[in-house]
Amino acid sequence: MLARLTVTDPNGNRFDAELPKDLATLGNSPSDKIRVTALPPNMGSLLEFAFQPSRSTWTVRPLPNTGPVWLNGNELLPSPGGMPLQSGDEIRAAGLPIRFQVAPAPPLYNGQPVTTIPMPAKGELVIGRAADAGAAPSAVRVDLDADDHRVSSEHVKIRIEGKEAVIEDVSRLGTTLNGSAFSKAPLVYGDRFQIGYYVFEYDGRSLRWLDDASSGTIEAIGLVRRAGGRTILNKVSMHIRPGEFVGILGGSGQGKSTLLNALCGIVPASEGEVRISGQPLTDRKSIRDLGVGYVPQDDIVHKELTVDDALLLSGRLRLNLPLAAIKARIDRIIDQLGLQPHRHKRVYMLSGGQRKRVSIGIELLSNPSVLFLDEPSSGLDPATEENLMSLLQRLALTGITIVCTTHVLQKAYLFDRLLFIQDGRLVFAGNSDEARAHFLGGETVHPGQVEAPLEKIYAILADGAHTGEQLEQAFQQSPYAASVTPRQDVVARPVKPDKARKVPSLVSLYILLKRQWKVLIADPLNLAFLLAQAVVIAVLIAWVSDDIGMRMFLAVVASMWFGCSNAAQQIIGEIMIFRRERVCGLGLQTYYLSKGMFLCALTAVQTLLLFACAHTLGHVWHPEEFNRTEFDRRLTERVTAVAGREDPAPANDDDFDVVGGEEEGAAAKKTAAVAPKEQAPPAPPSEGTKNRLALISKWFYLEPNIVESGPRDLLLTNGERARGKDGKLLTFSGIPISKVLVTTLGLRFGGLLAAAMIGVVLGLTISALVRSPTQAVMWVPLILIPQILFGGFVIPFPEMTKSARAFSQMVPSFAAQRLIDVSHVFGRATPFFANRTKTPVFLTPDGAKETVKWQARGEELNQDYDKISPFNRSMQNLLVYPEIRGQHKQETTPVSGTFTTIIRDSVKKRDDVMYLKGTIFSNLHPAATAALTLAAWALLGYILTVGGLAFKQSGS
Ligand SMILES: Nc1ncnc2c1ncn2[C@@H]1O[C@H](COP(=O)(O)OP(=O)(O)OP(=O)(O)O)[C@@H](O)[C@H]1O
Repeated sequence: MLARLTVTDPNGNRFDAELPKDLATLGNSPSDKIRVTALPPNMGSLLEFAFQPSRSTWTVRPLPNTGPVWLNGNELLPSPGGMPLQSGDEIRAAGLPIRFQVAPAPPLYNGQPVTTIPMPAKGELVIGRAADAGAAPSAVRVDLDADDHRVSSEHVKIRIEGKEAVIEDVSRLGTTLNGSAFSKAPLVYGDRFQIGYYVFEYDGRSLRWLDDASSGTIEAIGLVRRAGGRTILNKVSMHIRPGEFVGILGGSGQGKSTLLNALCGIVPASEGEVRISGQPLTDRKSIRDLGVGYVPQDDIVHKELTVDDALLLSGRLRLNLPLAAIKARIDRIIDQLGLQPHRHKRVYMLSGGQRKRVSIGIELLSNPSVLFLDEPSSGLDPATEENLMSLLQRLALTGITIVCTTHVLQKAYLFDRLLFIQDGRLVFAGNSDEARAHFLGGETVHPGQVEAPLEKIYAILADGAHTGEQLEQAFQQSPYAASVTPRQDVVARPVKPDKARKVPSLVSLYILLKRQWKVLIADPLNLAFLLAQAVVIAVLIAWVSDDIGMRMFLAVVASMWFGCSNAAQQIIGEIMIFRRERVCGLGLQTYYLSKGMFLCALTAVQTLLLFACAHTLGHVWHPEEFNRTEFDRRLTERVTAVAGREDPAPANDDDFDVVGGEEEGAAAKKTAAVAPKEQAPPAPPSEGTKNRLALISKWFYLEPNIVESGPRDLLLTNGERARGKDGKLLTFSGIPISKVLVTTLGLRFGGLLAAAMIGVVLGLTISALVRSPTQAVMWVPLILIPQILFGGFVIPFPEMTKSARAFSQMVPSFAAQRLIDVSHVFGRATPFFANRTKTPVFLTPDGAKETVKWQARGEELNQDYDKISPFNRSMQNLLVYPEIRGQHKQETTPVSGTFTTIIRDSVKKRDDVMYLKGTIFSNLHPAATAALTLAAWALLGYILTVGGLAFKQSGS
């Protein structure tokens, strides 16, 4: 066991000196064993160090005339026996920083020096002093320094009982576990126990010897932060010792939070360096690896969860340990924070102080070495405030360095040290007595008036008589400045990242999904509302329109709206939690994926519910005629129509006289195929097949798609059958029923679900880019209204202006609606269309009429009107050339004598309709283009969201 002093002399040179195991003095006198030659020769001896064999420690004593000596920031008063030193203690005498460190021999495991000791799979692990080794031969031993007489030969025993590790204190002088004495206790992740000079930490899998006394130190060197064209933090430097409880004080807007955020790396300084445990804090990864905990002012917990769930889910997101180990850690934290009576309550039911404890508990899960808190007591009543501050003080006693900003003056004495910030400068560092002495000249404190002097300090700072710069200079010239000077000797060996803090992405994804589910079901009313929303909108849709095409379009827009509104506040609403978890190693993609998957699933449920309700009510309120006999006949005809028919006589190719000009002819020829050679006529469909197909056709309005898509002859305008160049009869070979069903239903559900998914993507994009949840709400209509206007349904595609058409093709609802349009038209024959309209109006396949009856002059009159196809809009969007819309010849018959002309609708042909009447639509290109457009939106949304998250993750 060696003890060492590290001294930095007045010239800034650092040297190490070994302390002998007897008496030694430090100073600049020839008799001093530790001589600091850079000191003025007249200073003589400053300190006396003495070894105490019974306690295996050294003591320090200021010598007369040394002046004030500080031990860990507190003035050390002369005492005959001297003050016992702990490894890592910091002494300041005559302005010299002196660090005391004991280096015990490394623990020996199996005779080998080690820093990590594996847990025994069975049997016991005995830790004790090497010299007196006498443990049972079955036990695995860890031998500690033989010189440390505070260690018993068998000091602690550790064994696995069931699934947990248990530690038993069998020593003579006792052991502390997390700062408290114990006899037997479960050992959980993050537990620290001390045996003599040795501190061991349990990392869930093994024991780690914490041999570096710099663990938990904070050094800040020249921190500057500029924002909004101002310097809001001005060259702040400091040193904070391990296990210190430090309060950052100052008036509002003076830079307390800025300093705290810079110290913990959440919003790094523009200039300067921060070192935690001697290691530079450079990036997000180093924040995690160095064990930096941060509790922001806002709660970093989902309020809908119970305390237990919040801790368990956070634990599983932050710790890669077995579930039982995480639960044991949570039990320990709940006990430590006094949350036992509240563990089954939801967070929103807790008081402000209890909620803050939960946030602290979440940070403690990953066993931080330093913990930063921004205004932990804001909004709390004085009693709760004191409770919380005492709790933090107790936590600091377990070895965690704690730094928090605060306005609390009444309890300032609880802090080991106060840092006062004014105008972004450090204007004081010391305990509350020293603060009084510095600012108020040591004003006497009367009982019952403890807080008054510190409040006077605030008044002095606020009165503007002195600038921050002047106050800083006054502090630098005071004796207190030395205690906060950054130490050059705190350069620790690189920290080994704790494996338990690395959670695989797939596990994180699972936990995030689970958490969202728990948050969702936490309030059944919310869930019920989301489902009711879908039902109510379905009712309105089915009520307002008797047109299935229109109902589907409204369903597309509603699905998009569901997705968008479900997602729009998701990220911005929990941005603080995201930032915190991001620092703990949560991946951007994992987070995005979890949000996307969960919200897409939720919105898909809403969408399918909406579809089912709107469809059912549509059938009930607006029943469509369905003639089962006719359906059966056409179905049978569809299967047996062409196959096996004989070729009557070869004809000339010129006979392929397709009405409609070159273009339509080409289109018709495209769909034509040479009839298969001789084939046995297929059997008509069975009754069961017919029943099933009838049901599906009726329910999904697919009758024409199924019955018209069969094989058929191509006919010329004169009614004769068309022939190809080789003289063979031309037929349309038909589309298999299974393909019609898969395509129509697939595109219909695909379109709806794609709309829902793109809604989610757009909502998440909004959520990642806006600054507040209110802004997110305002963005939703701005995104959704164009989906209605440019979706190709309120105004059909051919009726849009050229520029609007170009724009609409980029609008996601237009793409989703295109999938549904294709689903409506696929396998249908181009029906009759009304001719006296600029944009063709498509009628029903069988030219059905609608009769309107009315009374006039006591007579009952009626008029038959052409019935417009419910899929008119889909056909207009897919079958009409927008550029030549309205170009058609009308058939006119002059009526002599009356000077009138009868204009008839042409039911055969218009130049602006792409396909001849009767041509079966089988073109999937518009659907493919739409799918690509939607994929492009999904990709764009992903890029923007992940970009927004990357920008927001730092909070700068
Ligand atoms: N990102 C920023 N851009 C511009 N100015 C900023 C930014 N962040 C902080 N400031 C300004 O810097 C100053 C210090 O802010 P900071 O939040 O650190 O103060 P504070 O002492 O914590 O105040 P309070 O006690 O009221 O929270 C304030 O004047 C604030 O307006």
